[in-house]
Amino acid sequence: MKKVQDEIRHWTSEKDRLTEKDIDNLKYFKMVIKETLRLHTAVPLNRQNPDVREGVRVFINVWAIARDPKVWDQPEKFIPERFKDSLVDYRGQHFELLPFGGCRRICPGINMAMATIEFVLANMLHRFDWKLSDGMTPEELDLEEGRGFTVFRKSLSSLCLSIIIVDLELQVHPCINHIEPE
Ligand code: HEM
Repeated sequence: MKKVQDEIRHWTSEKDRLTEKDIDNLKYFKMVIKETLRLHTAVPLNRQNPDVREGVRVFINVWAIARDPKVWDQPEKFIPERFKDSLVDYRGQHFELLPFGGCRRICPGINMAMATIEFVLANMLHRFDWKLSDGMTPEELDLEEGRGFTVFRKSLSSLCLSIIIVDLELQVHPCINHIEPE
């Protein structure tokens, strides 16, 4: 978290927010997003056109591919650095990483999704410091996923974050917000 926030705050050209141009400089931030898309694939089974035989439906388990130890070193671990100096991308050309699918059924919203995720997340990390509530360790955070056509967080009950708003001079104020699950 600190590493990615340091990078974001280093490259912020305007005082209070990142512009789309700043985001081009965020190399580590982009690796973090790629690793998140790998480890938490939102659409685990992709459809393919029924080219194989009429009446046959083919699904590709991209969730399993993204965790295949033959392809990924320590696949269950969140290691953004694995994408450093790697050409592997999520735009359907590299079959080991298909969070947006590929071929004719590739997600047509990929550019909109990535522009939104990058812009919103970078600015949230720029303006807020995020930490777990007192006494909670990262290991205790329940990241188990529910299964469906799309993946979702199975339990929100363990999510309890403290947010610290950082002012324009990047001085940290005491915690002023506390989000509790409903
Ligand atoms: C992180 C965000 C997103 C992810 C991970 C994602 C992922 C995917 C995947 C994997 C597919 C293929 C599903 C399949 O094989 O059946 C797909 C299809 C599709 N996506 Fe996305 N998507 C995202 C955001 C968006 C957005 C923002 C839009 C529209 C503005 C969009 C519109 C569509 C449409 C229309 C299809 C169906 C394409 C077809 O059936 O040929 N998606 N998406």
